Amino acid sequence: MPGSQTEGGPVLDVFIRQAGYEQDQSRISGIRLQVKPGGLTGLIGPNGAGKSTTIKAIIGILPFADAVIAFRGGKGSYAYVPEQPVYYETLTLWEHLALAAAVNELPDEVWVPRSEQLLERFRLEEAKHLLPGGFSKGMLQKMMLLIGFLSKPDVYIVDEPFIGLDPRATRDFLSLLNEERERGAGILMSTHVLDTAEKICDDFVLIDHGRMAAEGTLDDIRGLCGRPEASLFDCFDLLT
Ligand SMILES: Nc1ncnc2c1ncn2[C@@H]1O[C@H](COP(=O)(O)OP(=O)(O)OP(=O)(O)O)[C@@H](O)[C@H]1O
Repeated sequence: MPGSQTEGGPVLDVFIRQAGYEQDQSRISGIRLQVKPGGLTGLIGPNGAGKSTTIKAIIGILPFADAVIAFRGGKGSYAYVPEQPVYYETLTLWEHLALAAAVNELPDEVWVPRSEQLLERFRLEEAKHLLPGGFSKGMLQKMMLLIGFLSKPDVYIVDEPFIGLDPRATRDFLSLLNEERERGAGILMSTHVLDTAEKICDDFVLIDHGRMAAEGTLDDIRGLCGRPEASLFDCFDLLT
């Protein structure tokens, strides 16, 4: 069962017995994972394996989930960055930030300078007062990340952040993520970009057909494959 919620324990502790989109139609089962403070756990697996479903079970938006989800201290301060951008056609980028600030009860003196900084960091200043309907895929992805970073949560839950980001945006995103990890935030990130995941993640949960096929550090997973020199991609290939 998920363990303690004490200081020094995981920021996120998950056990999903079963979950899915319809009652009694389980899509994922037996998923256990923990995210440590300052840690980055990679959720990997083939298309349709159940990564997004796992994330939806964690944040509580699945119609059916038999699961125990514990955030440190029970507070549950997390930011979810979805794979598909979600936005309001009639609100500008700045109005989206204002709305996210209001939802998170951030005072003006906190969210306004932080938003300005994030816009500069993600090179979106010129889009500040534009409607997102005309944004490119990468700009929408950046907007989702910006909203996530605004609230400085204990846990980031990020579903495939790299698709659509150009190399510079990827670098900016990773450096911001590192700053947040230094602050003690933990990150659960689903991705198919395995060469990047191999470089940045502390540990991995490999999902296949709705179940955990492997977990642990890259060395743990290499051990499981019996291939001490293998890349994450090679292990992925062998185990799925
Ligand atoms: N809204 C939905 N309603 C019903 N079934 C769904 C829904 N979304 C996903 N599924 C099913 O749940 C299973 C797991 O899908 P999921 O989206 O979690 O996979 P994934 O690992 O995130 O895949 P990908 O890498 O392609 O994003 C699949 O069989 C999929 O068809």
